Amino acid sequence: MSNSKSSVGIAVMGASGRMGQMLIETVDASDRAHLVAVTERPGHDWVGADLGEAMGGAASGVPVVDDPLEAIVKAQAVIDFTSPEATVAHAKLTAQARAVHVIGTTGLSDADIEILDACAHHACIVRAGNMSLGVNLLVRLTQQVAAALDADFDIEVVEAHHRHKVDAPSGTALMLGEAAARGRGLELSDVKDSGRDGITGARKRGDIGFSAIRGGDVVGEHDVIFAADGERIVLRHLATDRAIFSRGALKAALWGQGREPGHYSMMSVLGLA
Ligand SMILES: NC(=O)C1=CN([C@@H]2O[C@H](COP(=O)(O)OP(=O)(O)OC[C@H]3O[C@@H](n4cnc5c(N)ncnc54)[C@H](O)[C@@H]3O)[C@@H](O)[C@H]2O)C=CC1
Ligand SMILES: O=C(O)C1=N[C@H](C(=O)O)C[C@H](O)C1
Repeated sequence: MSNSKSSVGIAVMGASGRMGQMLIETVDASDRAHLVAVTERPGHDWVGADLGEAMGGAASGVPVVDDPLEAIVKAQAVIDFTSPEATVAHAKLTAQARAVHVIGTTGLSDADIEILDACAHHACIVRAGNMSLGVNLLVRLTQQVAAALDADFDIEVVEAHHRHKVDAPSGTALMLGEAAARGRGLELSDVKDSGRDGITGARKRGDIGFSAIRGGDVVGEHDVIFAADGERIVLRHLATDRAIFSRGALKAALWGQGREPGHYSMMSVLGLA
């Protein structure tokens, strides 16, 4: 853990979560950042405990708190992989504190995103449904392939995740679908077809379809299928380790330091914009 003058102080929201724990490990291993605060939701077992002890190790001196403001005022960057409701509440506070807010939370509604847009007038927000280099590159490739092919190629996005995931389609699947629509000069909302069940009728030409599989401990798998008569192109990303997401999030937190307020994506952070 680094704590030098140039090291960036990070608050991790949702410390006990799958991503929360991975983020804490990533920050601890970094020589460019250090952990200053962590939160959990009110009523969670970890609240009031020492973080190190709650994680089953030695005392770390960092208490788990349930007041987000208490954490945010200590931090230069806040990393947030929690729930839509919590993330929107946190954004109002990071905007006031002018802290960089890195948001990995998925399942945000259009209304939630409008609030984040407003908060981004005051602070730097970096938000992406997937923080990995591989997926962001796949987003770029998906747009290029979609632009090169006409609607004789049906586009389907298929994703698989662990049994605990609460939102569908995944944030990544939506990023890929948006990229495919963009490649065709369309808005995803005009061509999105998800949740097929029953007598759906034949597939509509030009639609972009979504299917979600949930089970076991799958970290995250995404296929973008371009299916025509006689041939198919499949672009695929397989995540096998959540560290790809936490490393991306930390990179975004560092990238955001001194950055103008705005609502940025990982494309900017990774130089793919
Ligand atoms: N953008 C990306 O690269 C990735 C995004 N995600 C997204 O991150 C989110 C979290 O995923 P997981 O870690 O798997 O879920 P999880 O359920 O394991 O963790 C969420 C944590 O947030 C905590 N939490 C909820 N409300 C809170 C509040 N008000 N204050 C503080 N903590 C609060 C929960 O108690 C829980 O510990 C999901 O939306 C998921 O889709 C997950 C992986 C990668
Ligand atoms: O919930 C998850 O686990 C993941 N969520 C993100 C998503 O919704 O795409 C990113 C990754 O696939 C893991």
